[in-house]
Amino acid sequence: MEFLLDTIHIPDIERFAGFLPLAGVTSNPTIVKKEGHVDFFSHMKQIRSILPKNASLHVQVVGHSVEEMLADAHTILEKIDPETYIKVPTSEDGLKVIKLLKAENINVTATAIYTKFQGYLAIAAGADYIAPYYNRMQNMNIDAADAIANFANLIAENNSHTKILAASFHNVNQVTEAFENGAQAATMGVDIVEAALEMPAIHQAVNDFTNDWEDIFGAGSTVAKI
Ligand SMILES: O=C[C@H](O)COP(=O)(O)O
Repeated sequence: MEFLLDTIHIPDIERFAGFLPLAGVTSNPTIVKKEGHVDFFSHMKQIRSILPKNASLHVQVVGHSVEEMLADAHTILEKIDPETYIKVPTSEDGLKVIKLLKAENINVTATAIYTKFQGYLAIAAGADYIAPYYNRMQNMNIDAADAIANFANLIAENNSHTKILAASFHNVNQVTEAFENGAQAATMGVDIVEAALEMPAIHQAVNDFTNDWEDIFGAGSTVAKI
């Protein structure tokens, strides 16, 4: 089970890397825009340096043609890290790019997946990860959980190496559903993790335990202090 962060905000990555079993960071041009006009490659290299060694970094191409996307991919690999996962939209041109990058043995994440058909094509093209857009699929009345379950079955039946990196989450229930239906990985905004861990019930339980302990051993006492 891989937990990734869908952000390039370095203070958040540093903070969440401290307590998450962080398996990587994903980005797209919209996420980059949120950060403002950063020095893109040095920013991404800095993220790479914060991440654990075996964690993955996923960076999206923006070219409009096969040639431009390939050039983007090679620039990303050269200027960030040759192990970077190149995110490629699962479109007609994108599928061409995926095939060509895989022929060069480059790590690829097929993104912008809304349908089973796109997912099946990306798996067949040899993508290392496929990124179904959970919340956006649900907004279009597409059953995201069912699509992920089908991707997982197809991957197992074909002994494919592709992993499902579910994305586009707007609540924690969507994340757990994605894992339960066979996603090996999920990328989420820090707001999702925060909301999940800031449940009032968790704080209430901890406060109750503290109060009961302090009733016996006194205010401010801990196990180490008694
Ligand atoms: O790169 C994919 C993102 O996870 C999409 O998320 P979003 O639907 O919140 O824009």
